[in-house]
Amino acid sequence: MPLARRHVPTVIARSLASEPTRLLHVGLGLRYSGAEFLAEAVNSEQIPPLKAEPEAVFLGRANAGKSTLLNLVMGRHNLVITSNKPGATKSLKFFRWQLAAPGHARNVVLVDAPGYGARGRVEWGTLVDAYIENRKQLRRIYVCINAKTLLNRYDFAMLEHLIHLAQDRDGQWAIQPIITKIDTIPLKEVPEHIREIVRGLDGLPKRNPELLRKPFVTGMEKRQGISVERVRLDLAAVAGLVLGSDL
Ligand SMILES: Nc1nc2c(ncn2[C@@H]2O[C@H](COP(=O)(O)OP(=O)(O)OP(=O)(O)O)[C@@H](O)[C@H]2O)c(=O)[nH]1
Ligand SMILES: [Mg+2]
Repeated sequence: MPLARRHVPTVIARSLASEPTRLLHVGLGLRYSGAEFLAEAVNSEQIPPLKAEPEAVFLGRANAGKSTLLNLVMGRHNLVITSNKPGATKSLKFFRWQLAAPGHARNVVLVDAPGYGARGRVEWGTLVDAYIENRKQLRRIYVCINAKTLLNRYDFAMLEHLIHLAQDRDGQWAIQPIITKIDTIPLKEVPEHIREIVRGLDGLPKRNPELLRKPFVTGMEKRQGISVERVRLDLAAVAGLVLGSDL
């Protein structure tokens, strides 16, 4: 599948370890290859140990576009189940995504999660908490925020909870907000929606820019150069591929 080639920087591999991989796409240095479903957990006992590959989990309110974003990132249409009905994802789902820089292949495990908020369920919160609190290989927590509905009290509660958890974790993971569904906003209202979300994030207590980063912006329909490429590049960093300075 053709992937956006704009703004793809030079990629330098940090370590010399490499493994064979079947490449499906070659960008300008960074290559995206296969994606596969690994495992599912409906309760904390079922969370699979897996190998110690770096992981990134996608959180957000129900219907924020988490599962859709996972498909977009991995360049797949239906690997992750999506729905227009909130509450579609009812378990943690683990996927391995392969990517490579010249001479070096890496895997990163992407984890789809059930949504929180008014359409969430207590048992889903318990499951996600158990995962985040115990997962040694977790490196990134993406918090998806629907551009149209902005941040609400559930988002603030989740972000404050994550900031609190991070205090004992010595930089193990970072929180990366992602503003999703930007294509659903009339163009002239986009800047104000983004500003509003950034204001909300900046106002969080104990905000540390290393821990809670500036948001990315994504949407299903490409608009003004907005694509999921920025998320992919961040995942390349999670996977141990160091990105060039032109980011
Ligand atoms: N226009 C537009 N629609 C989107 C976008 N992302 C997701 N959607 C739609 O929003 C609905 C919900 O998407 P999902 O990806 O299932 O959302 P989710 O956050 O995984 O939802 P839950 O699993 O229920 O928590 C679906 O109908 C998607 O097609 C986007 O960027 N633009
Ligand atoms: Mg989902």
